[in-house]
Amino acid sequence: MKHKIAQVRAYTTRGKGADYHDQSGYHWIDDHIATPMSAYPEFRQSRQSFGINVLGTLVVEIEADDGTVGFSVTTAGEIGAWIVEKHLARFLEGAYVTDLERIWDQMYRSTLFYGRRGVVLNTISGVDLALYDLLGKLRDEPVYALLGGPVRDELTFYATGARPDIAQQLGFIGGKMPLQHGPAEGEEGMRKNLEKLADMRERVGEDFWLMYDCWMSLDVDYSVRLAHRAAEHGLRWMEEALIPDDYWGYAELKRRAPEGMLITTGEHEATRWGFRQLLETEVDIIQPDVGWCGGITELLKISAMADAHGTMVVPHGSSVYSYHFVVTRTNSPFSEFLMMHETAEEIVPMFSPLLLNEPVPENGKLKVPDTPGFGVELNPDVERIRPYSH
Ligand SMILES: C[C@H](O)[C@H](O)[C@@H](O)[C@@H](O)C(=O)O
Ligand SMILES: [Mg+2]
Repeated sequence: MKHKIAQVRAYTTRGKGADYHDQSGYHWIDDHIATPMSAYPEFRQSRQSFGINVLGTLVVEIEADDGTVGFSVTTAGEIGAWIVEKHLARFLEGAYVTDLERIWDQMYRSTLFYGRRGVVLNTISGVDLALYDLLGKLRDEPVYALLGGPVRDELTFYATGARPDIAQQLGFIGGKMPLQHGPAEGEEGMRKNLEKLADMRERVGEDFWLMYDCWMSLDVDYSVRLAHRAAEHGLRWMEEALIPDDYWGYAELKRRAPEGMLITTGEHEATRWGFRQLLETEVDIIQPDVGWCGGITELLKISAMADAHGTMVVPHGSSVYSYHFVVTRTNSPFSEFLMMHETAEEIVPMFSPLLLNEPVPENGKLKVPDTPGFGVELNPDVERIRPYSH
């Protein structure tokens, strides 16, 4: 039976959740990490100081005409809630739940005059993911089954966090550390970046993958110098070295990088058009975040284009939303797990405490659960508000 959408609702939550940079107290994810704002000394020590956590979490709920509710969480907070309630809901209510392509196209086209990327695309992604969750629940199937079914039995993970040595003990295939010092910290910062890598290499041995996440903080010249010196310590990949708009810089960095070192980027890129441009730079791995790039509907297109280009897709974070996708694609051979424990020493679900039943890797592996939709529920103990309604 074909179901129609009865109502769309948008909520916000604060603290942790899908806005995983919104942590309180000490957390490695906010401890002197190089960013584009590191050019300004007063914003170097903490990313929260320049507002990395201003958005908060957006929860999108979509209810079908039989009362079944699908939902998703992403980073978009109150702005996203306004966009859903005041603008996008009109393209959903009364439509068939299966009208994924038309709904996506109308959301994208109607927001072009103020959207294209960033928080608008995060919001469109949230709506798309909630629709997939709803469709899975209505059909009593996991989302991966809607996407064509799994191509492997379980996912393999690398870990992102301050302690690759602990990630190794926990069974991950590699550890990606945040780069802490940018070009404005000069030769001393460069030395500290290299010392940290050398120390970690010492702890994990030769074969374990070590990567540096540069979070848009470098320029081409610094990246090339860092890459060549880091190659001596077996750096496996250099991630998001440049600002996302510098496609020409990525092409140059790829040309000048040491042989064998992977150049990766894309977590702040969105839509098939953005990724088409990124693929032309010849970077080795693209890293769309399914909660930010346009949702599953758009990631399918991005992934097919990357596959034809011979480029791997290793989605950024996004927990269950990327797990259900990665398990269905051969050109997504492994997944990221973001260590949300404050010192990156223990496994904590990425969107904790917002979701119930959020699966986590055990010994670096995960069999994606076959519960309907994305297989998670909202934790009723987390306070949420509905700031707007239509
Ligand atoms: C660790 C990084 O600075 C970011 O916080 C993280 O979101 C990211 O870039 C990643 O690749 O996981
Ligand atoms: Mg990254």
